[in-house]
Amino acid sequence: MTDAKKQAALDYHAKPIPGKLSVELTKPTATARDLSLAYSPGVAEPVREIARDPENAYRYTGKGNLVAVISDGSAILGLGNLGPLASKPVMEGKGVLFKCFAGINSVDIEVNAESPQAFIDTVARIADTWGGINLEDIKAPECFEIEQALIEQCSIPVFHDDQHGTAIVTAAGMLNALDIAGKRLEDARIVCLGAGAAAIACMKLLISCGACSENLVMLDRRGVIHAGREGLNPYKAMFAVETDKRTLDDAIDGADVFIGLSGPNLMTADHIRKMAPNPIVFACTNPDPEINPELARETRPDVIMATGRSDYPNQVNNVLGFPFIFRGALDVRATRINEEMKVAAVHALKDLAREPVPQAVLDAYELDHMTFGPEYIIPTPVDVRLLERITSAVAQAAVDSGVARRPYPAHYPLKTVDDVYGS
Ligand SMILES: O=C([O-])CC(=O)C(=O)O
Ligand SMILES: [Mg+2]
Repeated sequence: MTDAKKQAALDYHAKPIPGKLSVELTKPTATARDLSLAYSPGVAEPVREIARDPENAYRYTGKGNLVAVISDGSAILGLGNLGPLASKPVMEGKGVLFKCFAGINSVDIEVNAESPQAFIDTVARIADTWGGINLEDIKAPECFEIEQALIEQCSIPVFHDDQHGTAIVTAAGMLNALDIAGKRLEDARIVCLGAGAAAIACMKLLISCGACSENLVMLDRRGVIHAGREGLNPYKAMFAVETDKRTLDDAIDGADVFIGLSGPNLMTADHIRKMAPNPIVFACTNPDPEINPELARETRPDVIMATGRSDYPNQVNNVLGFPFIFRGALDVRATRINEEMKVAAVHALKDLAREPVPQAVLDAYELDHMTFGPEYIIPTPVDVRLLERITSAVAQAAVDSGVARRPYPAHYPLKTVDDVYGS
């Protein structure tokens, strides 16, 4: 980013008031009568109702439309372990996206935990107050244990966005990119740079969508994860392959697909030059991708390129997933977000990219046209149809797979965020 853009980002956060989120009132508070209902003595009535039946919290409090965005700041974007407080702008940012794209209220919680168990205990103790929990920017491998324990201990959806949100959006974009490149996922030679939360979840989901694990090479900071390597954690060991490749330079030779979920500028022009015809490069580290998109395109005019950013075409970023996935899950009071719901989201997202783009999206991007092809493999976050398509698909999948505690919502499909409470 230029210095001017960096300053603009700081000003955006600082002015006119600090931060990006605020709390609003939903009931009148002008009169003594209003206050006697909102607070003592009236507030005792919903207290009694909830004590009698905890389900009444959905009726008398904001629980059903409230998601906690929780981080320990141990893997903030691609910036690293910068601590809980430094993660707050990102967590507020997730709250902005929850609200503007899916009408969901959220509170960010930054936890200073000395161990995964301390983090788990902290979150488990406050879990009942939310409709769902979005775990964010927690480093691997601790994030796997943390998410699993919380899913088991909580009766509300717990979803580690960097794993599953990113994987869902990556899979949708990849299926479309491969189609445009005239390739099949089953045959594609895939190189994944990065072996953290997002990388591992993305590779798992691509395999369940049809990718061959023998065609997949994953690299961490030490190079290729191969069968002979000592000291691999169990999550990385799942991806260890028999190969004599050791470096990115070896692995990228002839690859069809590069997925970067690692760090800035780790892919060079020489790397991309060595890829197969019509290469697919998803350089998804935020904020600075593995390779600058201009350099990629200059080096390989046949590239299909995606990043995690809003300022280049093809934004493969979990923003296309988490607001809508939680919306669908909340609206049927799903107890969890299961594989069926994730796969439904992949297909809804993938299919939507093939439809004509509404004028409002073109206006937002100041473009005359956007059509399914190398420069448009995935819908943009401002596309209001995401709300309708993904929420409907996720809610239906929750109902069909038996994790919904409510029927498919009568007020669906959602056309705008104003519709989220139904009538
Ligand atoms: O915040 C974003 O842009 C996407 C994300 O979750 C991350 O990079 O950790
Ligand atoms: Mg994240």
